[in-house]
Amino acid sequence: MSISPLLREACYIGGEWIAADSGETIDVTNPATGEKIGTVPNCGAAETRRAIEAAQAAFPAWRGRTAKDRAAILRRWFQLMLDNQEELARLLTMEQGKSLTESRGEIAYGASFIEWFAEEGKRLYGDVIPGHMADKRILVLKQPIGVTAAITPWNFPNAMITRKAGPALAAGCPMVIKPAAQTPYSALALAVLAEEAGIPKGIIAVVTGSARDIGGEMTSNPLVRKLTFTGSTEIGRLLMRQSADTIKKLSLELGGNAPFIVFDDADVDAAVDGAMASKYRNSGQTCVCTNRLYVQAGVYDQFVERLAARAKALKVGNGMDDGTEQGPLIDDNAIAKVEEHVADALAKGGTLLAGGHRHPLGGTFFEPTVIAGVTQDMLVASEETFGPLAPVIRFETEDEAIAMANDSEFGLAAYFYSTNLSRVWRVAEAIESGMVCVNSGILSTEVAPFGGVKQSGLGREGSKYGIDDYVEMKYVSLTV
Ligand SMILES: NC(=O)C1=CN([C@@H]2O[C@H](COP(=O)(O)OP(=O)(O)OC[C@H]3O[C@@H](n4cnc5c(N)ncnc54)[C@H](OP(=O)(O)O)[C@@H]3O)[C@@H](O)[C@H]2O)C=CC1
Ligand SMILES: O=C(O)CCCC(=O)O
Repeated sequence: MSISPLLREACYIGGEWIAADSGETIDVTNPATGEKIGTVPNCGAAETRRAIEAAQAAFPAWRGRTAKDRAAILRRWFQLMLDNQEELARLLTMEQGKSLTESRGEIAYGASFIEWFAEEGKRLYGDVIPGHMADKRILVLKQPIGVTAAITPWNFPNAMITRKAGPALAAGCPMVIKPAAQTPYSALALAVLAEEAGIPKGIIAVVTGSARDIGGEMTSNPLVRKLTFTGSTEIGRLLMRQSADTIKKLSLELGGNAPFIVFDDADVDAAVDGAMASKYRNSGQTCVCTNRLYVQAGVYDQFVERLAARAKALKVGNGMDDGTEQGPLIDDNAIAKVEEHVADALAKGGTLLAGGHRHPLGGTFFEPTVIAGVTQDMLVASEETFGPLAPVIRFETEDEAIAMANDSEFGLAAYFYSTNLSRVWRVAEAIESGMVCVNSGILSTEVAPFGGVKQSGLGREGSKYGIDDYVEMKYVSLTV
């Protein structure tokens, strides 16, 4: 008997559910138990090429429909996600590990991008520009870019797909998707619902298998006009290089190293709430998760004491169990990275206030951790931990905090707490990041532009800006 009616062990290419040409499969395991959930096809370049060709064949008809018509279909897809929220959430928790509460939240968040862009597609307005000569009229059209490809990570197996597919499909573009190896079922379940919603064959495809082969085809195939990727900076760089020969438009949502600054004038309890939400969301495995905390000397002691007490009280367990607040990490590499950062911080003089070890549950469970007395020379200050470790650094002045926050090659999200309005403006303007969150620990929403500066990436997802990456602007010069 199938674990879920939405669980598919086949790829969705050209509107058909298929096995790999080779017949080979890859196992998918539950990170909370280590048990095998099932398999998915181990596809490669040939299957990806067929998905791209089917997308290209389906493109003219999809582009030719009215935006309102496409929106009606996307709206059905959105509604099906909500109707199946519980099933999708259970599948997500099973393959990814996060608590069911977080998974339900991710499904609602993921669905919101489809609803949002179904509407935005209707508002892809062009321009009429006054001519530079008496007989000239200048028109600007926005047209779908063509076949798009998406490579998505395991930490948000639903929302990182919908945030890309929503604007692509709304603008009139097909999309071929390669989900992460650890979390393919959430992606395939989205394809099941896309088919049910009436998205035409070829307009959406999900190909599982070898990252190198699928990614190689996506980046080298000239039919693909745009590649969108969320994942590590290292792979983002590689994909950018690989896309150079065919000059693809790129959206890259890469690593972060989010600072979280608490000034003396902050509401300390609110700051602790925000730090908990931002740091331990998805067990710290989010690119916008707080990575390093800077706390001003006047509130430092009370902040670290309260944060450590809250971290110790977090309930760690299987995401499927009632009351679980923190699930397992995704795999052994993730655990090794957290252990390396903890060991480095403690060796260089940090003080362990909470956690610091693998959790007694075993497997890839790790204790929610707080380390005080952290300094800028420790690994946690410069590298993304991607785990449940909160390193706290003391500072004296605003300038010092800004300088330390900006001392990073990354610039995705930043958080700070202050009740001084002038400071709020000053610091928000001075921080080098694509997103700044003031007096809260959560900033993600479909209505705002999500993305980074520096080596955190290119482009913006969500909001009215998120559809721009899926269109080409065409200038038409009209002589009257
Ligand atoms: N910005 C973010 O949201 C994320 C950041 N990260 C950061 O990256 C670190 C490592 O995580 P990891 O999962 O290894 O991230 P990766 O960047 O390796 O994986 C993200 C996606 O890229 C795919 N991929 C990997 N190698 C290639 C390739 N050569 N060509 C094409 N696609 C490829 C993966 O496929 P497959 O799964 O099949 O290998 C997956 O679908 C994390 O610890 C974290 O710091 C990770 C995930 C998300
Ligand atoms: O890239 C990520 O880590 C997922 C982003 C989650 C969010 O939208 O908040």
